[in-house]
Amino acid sequence: MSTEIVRLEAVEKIYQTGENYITALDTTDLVFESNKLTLIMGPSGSGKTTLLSIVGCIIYPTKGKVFYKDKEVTKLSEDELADLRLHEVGFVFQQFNLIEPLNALENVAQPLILRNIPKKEAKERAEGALKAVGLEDRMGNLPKKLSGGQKQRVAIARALVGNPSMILCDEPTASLDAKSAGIIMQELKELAEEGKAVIIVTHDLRLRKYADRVIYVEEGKVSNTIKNEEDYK
Ligand SMILES: Nc1ncnc2c1ncn2[C@@H]1O[C@H](COP(=O)(O)OP(=O)(O)OP(=O)(O)O)[C@@H](O)[C@H]1O
Repeated sequence: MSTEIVRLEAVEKIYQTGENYITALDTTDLVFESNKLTLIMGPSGSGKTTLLSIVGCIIYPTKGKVFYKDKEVTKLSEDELADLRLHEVGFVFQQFNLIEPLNALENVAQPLILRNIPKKEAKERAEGALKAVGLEDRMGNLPKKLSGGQKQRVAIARALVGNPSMILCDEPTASLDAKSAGIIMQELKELAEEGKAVIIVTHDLRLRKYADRVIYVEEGKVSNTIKNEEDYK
C-alpha cells in the first residue's frame, strides 16, 4: 500500500541573478508516495534539479507550500530542515561522492556516525545495508578498488543506512555502462517495492521501463506527457 510522503502545493521557484529573474519551476502541485519509483525527466535546464532539491528539503520554494508526511517543511527553520534531511532523505549522485580514504563499510557508516550513533551499531547497520545491495564481499575495499557500478551500490547503501522514507537520485546511472545501469535501476526498484519513495532525475529515456511513474519537466512546467523526445538527448 502506498502512503503520501511529500506534497507540493502551488510551489514555484524563482532564482534572481542580478536584475534577472529565472522561473526555474512554475506553479506545481505534486504528491510523491511510498512504494513508488518516480522518474523526473526533461531537457537540460528545464528545472529537474530544482524540483528534486525542493522535494529533498535542500532549498525552499519562492512560493507555495511543501509538506513532508503532513509536517509543513516551508515553516521549518534551516536547522530543522537539515535535521529532517539527515533522518528522512537518502541522496545518490552521478559521481558517487564516496570518501576515498575510507573503505566501503566506513563510507556507509558515515551518516550514522554524523548522527552520533555508537560506532559498533553504525558498523552493524552499515554491514546490513551493504548486504542488501549484494556487496558483503567488498566491505573492506577502498573506493578505488571498486568498479563504477559497485561504487554506486555503496552510495545506495549509504543512502539507505539511516532508513529514510525517500531516496533521491540525481543521474545515478549517467557514469555507468548499460549493464551496471540496469543493476542499479533494479536495486532502486527493489527499494521502492520494499516501501521507499524513490525519485530519480535522469536524461535517459530507456530508464522508463523501471518506473511506476514518469514526470516530464519542460521550461519549469511539470506534466505527465512528453512533447519532443529529441530534446531529451
Ligand atoms: N542557484 C541558481 N541561481 C540562478 N539560476 C539557477 C540556479 N540554479 C538553477 N538555475 C537556473 O534555473 C533553471 C533550471 O535549472 P535546473 O538545474 O533545475 O535544471 P535541470 O533540468 O536540472 O538541468 P540539467 O539537466 O542541465 O542539470 C536553469 O535555467 C538554471 O540556469
